Amino acid sequence: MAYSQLLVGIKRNFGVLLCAKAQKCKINECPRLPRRYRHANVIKAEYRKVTDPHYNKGMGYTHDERQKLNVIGLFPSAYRSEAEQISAVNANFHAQQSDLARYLYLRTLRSRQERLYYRFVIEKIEEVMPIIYTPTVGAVCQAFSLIYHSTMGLYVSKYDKGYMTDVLSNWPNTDIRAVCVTDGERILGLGDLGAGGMAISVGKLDLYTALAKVPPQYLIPVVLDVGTNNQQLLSDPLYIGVREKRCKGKEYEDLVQEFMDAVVKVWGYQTLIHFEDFSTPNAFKFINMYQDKYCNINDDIQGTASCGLAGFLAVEHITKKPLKDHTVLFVGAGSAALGISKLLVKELISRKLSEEEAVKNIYITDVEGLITKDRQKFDIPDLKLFAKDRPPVKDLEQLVKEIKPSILLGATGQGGIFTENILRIMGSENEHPAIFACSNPTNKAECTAEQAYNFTEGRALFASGSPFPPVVINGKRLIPTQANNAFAFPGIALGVMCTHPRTISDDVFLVAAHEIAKYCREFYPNDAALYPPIKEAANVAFSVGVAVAKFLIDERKANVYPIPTNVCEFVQSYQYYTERHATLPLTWEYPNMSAPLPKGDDKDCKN
Ligand SMILES: NC(=O)C1=CN([C@@H]2O[C@H](COP(=O)(O)OP(=O)(O)OC[C@H]3O[C@@H](n4cnc5c(N)ncnc54)[C@H](O)[C@@H]3O)[C@@H](O)[C@H]2O)C=CC1
Ligand SMILES: CC(=O)C(=O)O
Ligand SMILES: [Mg+2]
Repeated sequence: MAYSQLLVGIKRNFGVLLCAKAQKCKINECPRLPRRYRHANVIKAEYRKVTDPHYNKGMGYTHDERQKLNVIGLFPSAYRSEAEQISAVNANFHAQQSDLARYLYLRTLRSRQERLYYRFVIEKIEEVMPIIYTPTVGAVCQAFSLIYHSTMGLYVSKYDKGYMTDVLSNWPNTDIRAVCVTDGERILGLGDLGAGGMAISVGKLDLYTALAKVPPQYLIPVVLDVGTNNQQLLSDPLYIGVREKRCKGKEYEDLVQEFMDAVVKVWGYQTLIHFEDFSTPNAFKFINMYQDKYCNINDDIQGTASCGLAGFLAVEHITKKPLKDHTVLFVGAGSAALGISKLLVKELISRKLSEEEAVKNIYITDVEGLITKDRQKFDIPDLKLFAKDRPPVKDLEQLVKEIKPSILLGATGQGGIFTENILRIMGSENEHPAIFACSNPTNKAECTAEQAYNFTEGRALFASGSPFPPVVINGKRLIPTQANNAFAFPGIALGVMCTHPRTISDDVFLVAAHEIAKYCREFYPNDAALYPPIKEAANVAFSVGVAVAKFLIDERKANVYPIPTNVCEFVQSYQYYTERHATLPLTWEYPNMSAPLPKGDDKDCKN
């Protein structure tokens, strides 16, 4: 051996020794050791980290990085900057033949390169939201057993009774700060979809990150699988859930209770528990049981309430008529309609009306007709407040003729029940009739944007739960906005998650409603829109997050120390920025996620 080669060998071995000492690892695990001498398990572990979706840059690893990470040859030789990767994703997204295919494409991207996925979703939110959220997510929940390809979240079943803390502890991330849980019983307006409800939990949490920029590693979608009463699923050989009728009564309540306690035990009392798409009686039962005990929200009741009230505040602003003078007809007496009506009453009471005065002009119907005092039974006790002392009316058109509402809000899950006649009556009685067709997905909307505008000569103030395209009437382009709780829950979650309150009171939802309405007024100073456009939804979520955090801090409900002097900056420091987060350092240490982030393209935070 030549003398020089010997020197190189000694130098390398000495280097390996020093490096192994510094890294506190065994010599055959040392990254300085040539790859062929290193332990196979170490090489596999390294490769797993490089391709871990949380860090993976795919073809975005430079040659230098590939060399340092020992992955040369494991990616194609071309390098693609993140911008180039986004273009490639965009091309692929549009090349897919159907919305379901676009959804699946995005899921596989998410399971390969999380950061690229969120960057794409954030940049193209208007195109992507109808895919990862309503309406496509509804079709995904329906086809979930067929298209199931990877875990996506945690499945906690009735068979885990007694072991839920163990099941929750199986999730690989330990620092969990919000859980979105569904039992799949009322998925959008599509009914009982059992374990297929996983996609709705995933979709909601995707919006936490895409809109409110909550770091995705803090979030976990959950299905509480207690069976299903959907006969089609029960007889589907591919069904992925518990193939039994739903458990109910005490057995069901005990399961939910164990789940709540397990969340607190495994991830802490400050973990936000977001209830999604439970059946209305259960949704109200749990919010009444848990609101003062756990840090939880029911999105369908409370998130929708913020969003609905924000729309009504916009109606008040546009029509220049105080809310107390509007006659509001809620069609549907479920989580959504009741949640909004209760928050509307709270708002009116805050304006010095008595409860009796506040409910005077609020009417609610369900499938049986107008809710009146002579009802024998109220499935949901909260409904009693709105019962009218007058003869019942079953026919919706008749009722609209009689009470002449200025605001008509549908949340029934029954597509098309706002008929031409009903819409024409609304148009003849009001200069600007407000029509909210809140039901999801699109085919469940009570009317389309086109119908609402056509039958009111374009004068309607219209918003819908799922998106509708613009409508042209007499040469005027009318752009419908979206009355969806997506304007509320991401920001509320952000404000809550960075301030750690023990519980969440109804006032928080009032704060959120006013913030959304304020944003809309500022965005459309001279225009007649009920909500901001979706491209503004991330800014709305940030404003709501800051307002909620400020409120919780001012009310001494926050558990943060020291108390932040600039709440805007404080909230921002919690957020996820794809360009700043989750790059793999070139040593084999995981990055410290709580370390301060480098400064980026921050919002102007003048408190
Ligand atoms: N846009 C949004 O942000 C949200 C929309 N929703 C949508 O609202 C719809 C309803 O969901 P939930 O409030 O949970 O209610 P639900 O599904 O528990 O109840 C529906 C209500 O509508 C009533 N109803 C059914 N047919 C009717 C008819 N022909 N006339 C009058 N009332 C009728 C039922 O009696 C019941 O009171 C779903 O489509 C859901 O997707 C729910 C939450 C938020
Ligand atoms: C938007 C929503 O939460 C629902 O339709 O259930
Ligand atoms: Mg929902």
